[in-house]
Amino acid sequence: MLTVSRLTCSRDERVLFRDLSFQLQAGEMMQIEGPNGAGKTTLLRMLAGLSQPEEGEISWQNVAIHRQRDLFNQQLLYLGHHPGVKSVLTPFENLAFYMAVQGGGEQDAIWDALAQVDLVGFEDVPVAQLSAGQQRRVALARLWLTRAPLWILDEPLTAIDKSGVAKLVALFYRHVEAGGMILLTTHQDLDTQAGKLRKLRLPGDGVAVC
Ligand SMILES: Nc1ncnc2c1ncn2[C@@H]1O[C@H](COP(=O)(O)OP(=O)(O)OP(=O)(O)O)[C@@H](O)[C@H]1O
Repeated sequence: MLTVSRLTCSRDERVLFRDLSFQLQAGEMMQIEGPNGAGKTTLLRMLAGLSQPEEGEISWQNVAIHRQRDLFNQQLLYLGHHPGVKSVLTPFENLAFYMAVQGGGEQDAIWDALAQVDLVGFEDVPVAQLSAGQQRRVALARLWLTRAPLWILDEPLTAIDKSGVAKLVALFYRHVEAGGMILLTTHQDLDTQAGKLRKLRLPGDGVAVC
C-alpha cells in the first residue's frame, strides 16, 4: 500500500497541490489528471522518491519511502517522460541489462517482451536509430519483464500507436487484477473498464480532487 499524507508542493511561488492525501491499495489504478503545468509530473516524481515534498510524507507498506530507499526501489517501476534507455545499446541489450539488474531471468522473456511491443526484427538496431515511438516501446517493454508491484508511469501512451495503446491498457488492467498498483498520467481516455480506475484531479490551483 502506498500512503500519501498531506503533501504540499509549490513551484515559483505557485502552489501546485496542498495537503494532498490518498492511499493506493493492491489492485488499484489511479490516473492523475489535470491541465498542462498542473503538477502531474512533479507529483509522480515525488511519489517515486526522485524529489522531496516541502511538507508531508510518502509511505510504502507503512514505512516512509526515504527510510527504505533500496527496498522501495526494488518494488517500483518508474517510467518518466524520457525513454530512459541507453541509446548506444540495442533493444535486446537494454532489456538484458534491465533483467540483470532485476536479478536475472530467461532470454525467452526478453524475446516475449520484444514481441509484445512489436520490436522483433529491430532487436539488434541501436536505440538511437529507432523512431520516437519505437524508443518509447523499448522502455515500455520493461513492463512485461518487471516483478515490481508498483508502477508509476508518466505519459506511458505518448507516441504509441492505437494497437500499442490497446495492448498496454490491457496489460495495466491485468497487472492490477493480479494485485499490482499503478499510478499514471495520460491525456488519453482510459475508461474502458469504468469503475476500476480511480482519478485524482490536479487543477493547478493547489486544491486536488480525488
Ligand atoms: N525543476 C523545476 N523548477 C521550477 N519549476 C518547475 C520545475 N519542474 C516543474 N516546474 C514547474 O512546475 C509546474 C508543474 O510542472 P509539471 O511538469 O509537474 O506539470 P504537468 O502537470 O506534468 O504538465 P504536462 O501536462 O504539461 O506534462 C510547471 O509550472 C513547471 O514550470
